[in-house]
Amino acid sequence: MKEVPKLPIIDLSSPDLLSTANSLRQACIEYGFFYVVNHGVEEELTGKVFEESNKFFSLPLEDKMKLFRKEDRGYTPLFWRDTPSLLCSQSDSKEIFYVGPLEDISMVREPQHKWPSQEILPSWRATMESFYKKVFSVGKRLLSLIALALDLNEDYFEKARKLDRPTAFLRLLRYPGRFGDSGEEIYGASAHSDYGMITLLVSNGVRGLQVCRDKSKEARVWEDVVHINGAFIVNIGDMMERWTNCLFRSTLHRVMLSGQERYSVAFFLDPNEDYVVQCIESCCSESSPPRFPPIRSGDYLKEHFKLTFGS
Ligand SMILES: O=C(O)CCC(=O)C(=O)O
Ligand SMILES: [Fe+2]
Repeated sequence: MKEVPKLPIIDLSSPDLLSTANSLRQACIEYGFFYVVNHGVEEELTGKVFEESNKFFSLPLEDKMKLFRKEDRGYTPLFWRDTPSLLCSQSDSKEIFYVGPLEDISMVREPQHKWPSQEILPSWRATMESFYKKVFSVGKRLLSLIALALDLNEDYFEKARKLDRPTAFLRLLRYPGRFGDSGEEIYGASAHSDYGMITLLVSNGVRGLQVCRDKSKEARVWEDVVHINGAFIVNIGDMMERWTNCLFRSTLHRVMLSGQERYSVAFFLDPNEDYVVQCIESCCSESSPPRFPPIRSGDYLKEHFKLTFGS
């Protein structure tokens, strides 16, 4: 039997922006998780990203560790405790490579890029840079639709220095196909919601991603996110939930290991570090005042990190 996707599908090729914005609004209020189709990023390029990702993760651990993560760039090995998970009691079974902002966001120093060596992976850097830029522009299109969906000007998120030095980065992920021998329940990614504004995700089609639509209920109900070829899966992060006074929801999700090797790429898009996030006007009223004080985006992200990891 063919599985039917349960999450809403947003079609970016529709010329009717207002109706797309309306569908997006519903999707963000009801689910915080949706598919985006006809986004303009060629499947060929996405395929190339997975190919390059596979080549990198197949290198000997020793070579990968030479690019060990510093800030938002580089490699972290399996079971590295670095998941934005509020609930994980143990580490996740996944390897990660972070491609940080292409341009430096601090403006104080040059970006400290970490790229695999040209001799070993000659097409890596060009592939990742091209994908980064394309997904970034899809992210910006989504944010302009989100602005319309919130009765704001289309350029609300682009203007006022919210996105000229954004904290945008790619996270390449590989979940192993084999389970450990310990008998313990090991997750690919344990239950979490993303910290920031929005996340765009694409996978190689191997199942495993699940969402819990109601995080307030004690008994968690997990639903599989069915793969749609070529679609991005987009989710609202905690910062956007706060910015919209909880009108939009950031949804808990996790990745289960399926016995098959899963590759995915997540693109996290957050505003400039020094942008002050405060309740959007159309999301509060006298009867529904702002629930959170204004906060600098960079401080918010740091605070979240501390809450999760205690440092
Ligand atoms: O790999 C996936 O499908 C999900 C990854 C994820 O949720 C994350 O990196 O925050
Ligand atoms: Fe996530």
